[in-house]
Amino acid sequence: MPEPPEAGATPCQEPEQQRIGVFLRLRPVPRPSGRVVASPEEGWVEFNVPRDASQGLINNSRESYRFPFDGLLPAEARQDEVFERVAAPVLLSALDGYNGTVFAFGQTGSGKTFTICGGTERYADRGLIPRAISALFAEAARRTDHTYVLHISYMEVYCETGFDLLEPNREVKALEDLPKLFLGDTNRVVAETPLNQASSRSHCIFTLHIEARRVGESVVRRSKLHFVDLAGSERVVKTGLSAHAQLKEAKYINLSLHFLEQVIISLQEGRAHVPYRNSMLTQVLRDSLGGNTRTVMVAAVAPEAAHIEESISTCRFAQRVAMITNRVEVNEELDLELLVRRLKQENALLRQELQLLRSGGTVVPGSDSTGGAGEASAAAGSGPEQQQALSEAEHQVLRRQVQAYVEDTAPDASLDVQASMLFIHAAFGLLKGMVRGGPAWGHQPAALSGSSSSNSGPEAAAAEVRSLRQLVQDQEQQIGVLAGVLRKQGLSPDMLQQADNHPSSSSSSPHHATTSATGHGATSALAFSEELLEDQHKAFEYFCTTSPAHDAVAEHKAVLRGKYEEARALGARVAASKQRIGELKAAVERRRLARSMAALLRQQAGGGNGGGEQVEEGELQDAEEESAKGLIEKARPLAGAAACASAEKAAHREAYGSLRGVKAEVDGVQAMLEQARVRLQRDFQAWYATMARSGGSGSSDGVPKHGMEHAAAAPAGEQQVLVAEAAPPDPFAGVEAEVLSAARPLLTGNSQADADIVKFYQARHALLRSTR
Ligand SMILES: Nc1ncnc2c1ncn2[C@@H]1O[C@H](COP(=O)(O)OP(=O)(O)OP(=O)(O)O)[C@@H](O)[C@H]1O
Repeated sequence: MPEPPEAGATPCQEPEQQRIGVFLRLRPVPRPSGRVVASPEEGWVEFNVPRDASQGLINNSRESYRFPFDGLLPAEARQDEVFERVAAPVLLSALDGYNGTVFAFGQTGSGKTFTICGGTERYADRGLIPRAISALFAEAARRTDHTYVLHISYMEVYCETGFDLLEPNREVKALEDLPKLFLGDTNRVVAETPLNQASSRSHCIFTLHIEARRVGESVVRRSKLHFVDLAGSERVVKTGLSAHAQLKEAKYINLSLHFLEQVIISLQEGRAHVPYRNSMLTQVLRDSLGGNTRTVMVAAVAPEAAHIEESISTCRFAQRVAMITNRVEVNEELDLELLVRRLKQENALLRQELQLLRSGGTVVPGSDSTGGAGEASAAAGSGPEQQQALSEAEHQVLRRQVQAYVEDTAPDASLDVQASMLFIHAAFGLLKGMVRGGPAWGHQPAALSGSSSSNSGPEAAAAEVRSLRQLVQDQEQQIGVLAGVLRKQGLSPDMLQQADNHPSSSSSSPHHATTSATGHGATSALAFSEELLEDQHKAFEYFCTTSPAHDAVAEHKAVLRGKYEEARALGARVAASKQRIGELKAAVERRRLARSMAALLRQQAGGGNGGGEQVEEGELQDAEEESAKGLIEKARPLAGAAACASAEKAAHREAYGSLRGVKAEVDGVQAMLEQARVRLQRDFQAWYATMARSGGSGSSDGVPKHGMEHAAAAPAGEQQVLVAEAAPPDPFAGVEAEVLSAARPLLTGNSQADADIVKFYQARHALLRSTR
């Protein structure tokens, strides 16, 4: 598979032919079928299907199907590995201006959503989208010579209608909130829409729109990066749904996936017409399939015997997709607005220079002048060509301009005084006064007399006070960021430490037990006995030693502690680099002034005093000569200091970017921690109620049967309600496990719908039995 260009490298300008990359991801399943064999090293998967004897003696059906892939992600592949292999190269190219698409295809329950968005139970389960956002922040902070503008959209296509999943009244207003959205809240966002029941029967497209500019250039690179979670590919044929709405929905899913397949077949066969316009999905993905986009597909497969047929069909689809070639090129254009602004600035400067040259250094650029240079002239109310000295008002305005220039820490700050030697000399005089400082520097040019005494000691002291105040403000800001992180969680790292053994902070819960259980696999210090049920705290303590939800709580807390430490270290780095930048800037400014002064003194010594008078070499007084030399020495390390300052700025920006990223991650983990706590509470209450009702015989050994293990996809609340309330008979009793999906089917709470679901699985069971 062709590699994307190295991060940050100048992208090639020529369009490049690039095949769509296809990866296979196997979902971990309780009973993987021995008929599915995979080689992650060689990148293939093989399905062995014995001939069906019922088809008679002459039976040419194949027994073995092997499919090669660009990469095979086995069941044990971690989410970070999947991100590195599948999405990271596409993301880096997108930052360089190439469009990118990552889409997941496969049957329901095969792990598409887990791959694209991630799981909500563990921090490590974050999917490609939250990881892409974090990586994008980190990479943008690293590329200090670029500025990036990012827009996002999140669309759901359901029954050929698009829904905006990020409508303005959602909580997600800052970019930092995005990782949180996909860590803990993704399902909530989907669940809160009117399409609750439809979340897995719709296509979801999350898009990052990236705009990149290199500092100082007028070229802008715009790219789009899509993450697509397609609807389950098998629903229509297999489900046999009957309700009108469900049929309609099934028809649309079927149709849009059918049209997607048509597009892929047309591209694969090189047909002249590719039917992109047939469905909303293919229109949105037009560029990703056969257009200007680096595209990667993840074929998701659940390697269970019951799903072999679907898995083969998913792999066949992937083989077709792998034959499509896209023509990718960097999306680069001139930013005309920026260019015009820059040219106008240059033009104005050139005009000023021209007028200055033409006038022999005494003409004021009146209407041609664009900047603040006219301010001093306006203050005087007359052109300085008639003047021999600056008026008091002109001088005051000039002082303000010089002051602003000195205080402006931007490296490209400029001092736009009147293009008149009178003003230029007066400005130099002011600068000289500021550098030398103190009452000893009282000799001002005649034009400035009587107005420069305040340049001395008190002014320097005031500047010092200002810079210190700025430093304090910056530090306070950093402290504020960290304090904000802690306050938002209502916790401090110390509190976290203390709370380690308390899975909930709610006072109504029996969480005050001080168990030190670390996992449900750990040997419990407490054996189960009926007496345990008499004390809720002890019962909770016991429950924790067996509960995966408690493991999740402990894991989130450990992650949080690590993140707090990281944030604390980053905060210290940010504050230190900010302080160093302040010091370097002050040094650069002092040296810049010293250099200006040295130039002025040299100019005077060399004969050009601006007034046209010639000064003989020897006329420069010893003191001034010495002072010029001293100033030159002072100014010599200017380039070094400026380089240090910009390196320090880059380090500061990177540390600050990372701090913001960590803060966003802390928010996300906190949300997951809350979810896990709530789940633990509900699990416990359900178990406790059951045990109390049965007098401790609710389970032969008292070991809680954690429902989550069977129905990981269900919202926590729903599962608990099922367990806690009437402990109803298993509606799927008698239906073979293999007939049920890998994730046990969920009931909706709607009796009619639930009855239909149960009937469907019973019918499937009967059908499979009859065909065996
Ligand atoms: N690699 C994996 N590791 C652990 N759990 C997984 C993995 N892949 C999927 N799961 C779990 O399997 C269940 C189904 O996965 P998921 O919802 O991602 O399937 P899907 O293909 O998106 O289904 P649908 O088409 O219905 O949306 C979820 O509970 C998910 O957490």
